[in-house]
Amino acid sequence: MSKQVRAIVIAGNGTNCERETAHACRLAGAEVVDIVHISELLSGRVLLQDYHFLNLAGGFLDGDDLGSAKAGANRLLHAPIKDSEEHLSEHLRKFIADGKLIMGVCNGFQLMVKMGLLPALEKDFTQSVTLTFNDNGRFEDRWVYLKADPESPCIFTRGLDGITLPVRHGEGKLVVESDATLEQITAKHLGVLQYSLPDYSAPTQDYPLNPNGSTAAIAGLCDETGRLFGLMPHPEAYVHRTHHPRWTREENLPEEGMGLWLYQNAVRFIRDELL
Ligand SMILES: NC(=O)CC[C@H](N)C(=O)O
Repeated sequence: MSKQVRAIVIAGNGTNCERETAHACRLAGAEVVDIVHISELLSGRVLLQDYHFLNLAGGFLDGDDLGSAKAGANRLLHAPIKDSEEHLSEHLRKFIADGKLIMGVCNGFQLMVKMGLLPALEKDFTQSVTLTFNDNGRFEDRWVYLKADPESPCIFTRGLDGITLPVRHGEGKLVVESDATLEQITAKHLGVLQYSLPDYSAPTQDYPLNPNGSTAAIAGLCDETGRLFGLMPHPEAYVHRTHHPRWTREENLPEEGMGLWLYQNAVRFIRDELL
């Protein structure tokens, strides 16, 4: 493989953010960015191993039937690859073992959680948390403030303190299986992004700053390696200053959108560690 950062964005079955996600990957410097329908992976025509950075984008997989991303999770975990003895999950396992990166945004985060890819406290696709209906029972479409944990192993949030991003979801409330699960998440600094006060000083359970009532105000999770990461807010929707709702009024907004920083960290890691 040549010295190019290669990103893949999966589309199909109700995903609707694949183009913005691909655009963010390109802006961040990835040289190859392919939008691939899930059926191309299941047919074996496209191989995960040809990429460094797997993007699971937002949307409404299977119309959120059975709970958001639940059917999609079963598809990815159990579907065989056409005319072969292999399953897509084996390709995914190898992709992770090779030290590559996965980012799931919103529906993609729900997919990762329901596949057991996050927070991955047990190895091998065991689900320990879920994302379910917002406390107020409504779809929430608003901007939120997010506090990043500086002690987290997360590669994507390296160097970040606080960022602001939009959310748009009906099922964003993180619920954990047990107190022990939350203790592990906290001890290992896996709850890397939390809904916070506007000055990023502290996490909050208060609506609307916390739009869904998520446990411990968690908005994003990583695994212990920091290479698998998912979040409810949409970083691909803030990749330029003008995406911010107050860009004409607020001084000191960075020229780049804050969401782009997550993608730039991913590309930097791939160049430093994987090429
Ligand atoms: N923007 C999204 O990806 C939405 C995710 C999911 N369909 C929900 O409403 O919770």
